[in-house]
Amino acid sequence: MINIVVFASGSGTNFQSIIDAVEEGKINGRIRGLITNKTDIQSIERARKHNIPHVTIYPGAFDNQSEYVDTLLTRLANWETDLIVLAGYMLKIPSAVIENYEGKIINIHPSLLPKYGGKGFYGINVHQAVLENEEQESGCTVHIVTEEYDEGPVLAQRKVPVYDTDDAEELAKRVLKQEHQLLPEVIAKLANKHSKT
Ligand SMILES: Nc1nc2c(c(=O)[nH]1)N[C@@H](CN(C=O)c1ccc(C(=O)N[C@@H](CCC(=O)O)C(=O)O)cc1)CN2
Ligand SMILES: NCC(=O)N[C@@H]1O[C@H](COP(=O)([O-])[O-])[C@@H](O)[C@H]1O
Repeated sequence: MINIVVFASGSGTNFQSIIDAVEEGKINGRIRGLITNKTDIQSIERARKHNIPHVTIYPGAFDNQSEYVDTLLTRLANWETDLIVLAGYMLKIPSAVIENYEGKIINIHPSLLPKYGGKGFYGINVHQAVLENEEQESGCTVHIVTEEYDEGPVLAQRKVPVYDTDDAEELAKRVLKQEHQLLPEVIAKLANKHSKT
């Protein structure tokens, strides 16, 4: 059974979709823990309600980057992590973590990468850029996490139409609905592959 650790920075609706899929038996895995970079976010409440351990780890709490990275790696090892899922996580995953979990970190991004990815493209900013460019379609992407933001191999995507009448919030809502389907589907496939190894 695959051990999953989720990273989140905000409301955690994608985190909730993973929780639901695990509890419904759609993902052959267990969520060993939640790591956040903030303390006052709904993701933490979601973890508490579902008896999922949580820890807040953020760079500013440490004297240097090395202590921060070591703390992340120790926590991930203690949870016997097989798969890391970035679910609305807004900080860059350090290189050392990527090296230790190469190919085992995935991220959900609210655009059709490679379009509208990279530094500055997070949350509502992504949808605003899509509308500013008068795109006819958008969507979401699950990809492998690599050194730079949003450059890793794409695992899966889902498309949504963009309407002339859309504002950023309406588009975000339409994309988010697809994220909640796509992310658990990808994790379920990775979990099944893991169970065969
Ligand atoms: N090493 C990696 N770390 C992360 C990746 C990645 O692909 N490689 N993906 C991001 C998630 N993400 C898009 O999907 C993303 C998140 C945040 C940013 C960004 O520009 N952040 C700002 C800071 C925002 C804040 O502090 O709230 C910044 O770096 O200036 C871009 C893309 C997660 N980590
Ligand atoms: N570049 C990263 C990024 O923009 N991620 C996006 O943040 C939102 C988090 O929502 P949630 O906290 O409700 O899951 C989601 O739309 C996710 O795709």
